[in-house]
Amino acid sequence: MSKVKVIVAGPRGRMGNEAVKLVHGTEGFELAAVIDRKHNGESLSAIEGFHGIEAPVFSDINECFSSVEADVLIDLTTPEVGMFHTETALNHGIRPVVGTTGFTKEDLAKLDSLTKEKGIGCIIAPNFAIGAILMMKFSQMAAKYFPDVEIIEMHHDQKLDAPSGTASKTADMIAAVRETKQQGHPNEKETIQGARGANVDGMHIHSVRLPGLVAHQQVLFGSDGELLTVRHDSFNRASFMSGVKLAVDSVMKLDVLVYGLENIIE
Ligand SMILES: NC(=O)C1=CN([C@@H]2O[C@H](COP(=O)(O)OP(=O)(O)OC[C@H]3O[C@@H](n4cnc5c(N)ncnc54)[C@H](OP(=O)(O)O)[C@@H]3O)[C@@H](O)[C@H]2O)C=CC1
Ligand SMILES: O=C(O)C1=N[C@H](C(=O)O)C[C@H](O)C1
Repeated sequence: MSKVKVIVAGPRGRMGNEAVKLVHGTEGFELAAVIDRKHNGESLSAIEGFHGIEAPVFSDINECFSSVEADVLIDLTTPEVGMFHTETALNHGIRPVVGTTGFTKEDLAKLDSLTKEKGIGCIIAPNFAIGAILMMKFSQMAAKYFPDVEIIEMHHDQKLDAPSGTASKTADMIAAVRETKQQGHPNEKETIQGARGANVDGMHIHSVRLPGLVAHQQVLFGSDGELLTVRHDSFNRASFMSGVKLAVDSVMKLDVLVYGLENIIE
């Protein structure tokens, strides 16, 4: 069987670095190229940290796609760049696997209709860690019985987007099964703006940023006399890689956009 040819965008980033090594080290995958805004024209092996990994490096995505044959683009960059890369990939018939977070609902709707138009697979996964996907699924289950919920997400202090993609996805999954409810006292008032966090359908998301953290989330469900906590911790970026592999394999079999790996694992 032929190998899945993969391009990674953002190879020097915390996630991109792991993804390059995953693709390089996976038997059924071939690293077709990388897209890196600061390098062009050399081999990846010439860049610090990638000794022995041969692949062409392009700073321009269009030049990359017109020079290299590929099946899948893994994007691990920033929301604006990720959106542009995803649209460009779809327009070139290359299947996007997007880990980048911070997309708006409008971005997702736009990508959904472009994916339909192109008739190829696209996966947008706010979290690739299998444990995090289970944490979201368990939270959705719990929300049927506990409508009072607060989400606390905790990340390293280099993270650009807040709330995290995982927290937004968790809130969406909970909102799908929970009746909209304004939590807390009806007359509650913030004396310092933001004290109650972001409000999604009446539930609240709190974002913590601290050095030393990687990616952590707890979902608290409160009821009369009891508290249920669903928690997940990623202690390193390797925790995301089995999900990246699953997404690359899965996107080859899809012809629609899938938002969230919970729709792939059963
Ligand atoms: N889905 C998941 O499971 C996970 C998703 N993420 C998400 O993945 C994304 C990347 O995270 P992380 O690796 O920690 O971030 P990093 O900041 O470590 O890496 C981001 C990468 O994007 C590149 N980049 C930034 N700006 C541009 C630009 N204008 N043009 C081209 N490339 C650019 C950076 O290049 P340069 O070095 O030149 O700045 C860098 O290689 C984030 O959105 C994060 O939320 C993170 C972890 C898990
Ligand atoms: O930026 C990160 O680190 C992470 N981002 C994703 C998110 O926004 O949910 C996934 C994970 O939490 C790590």
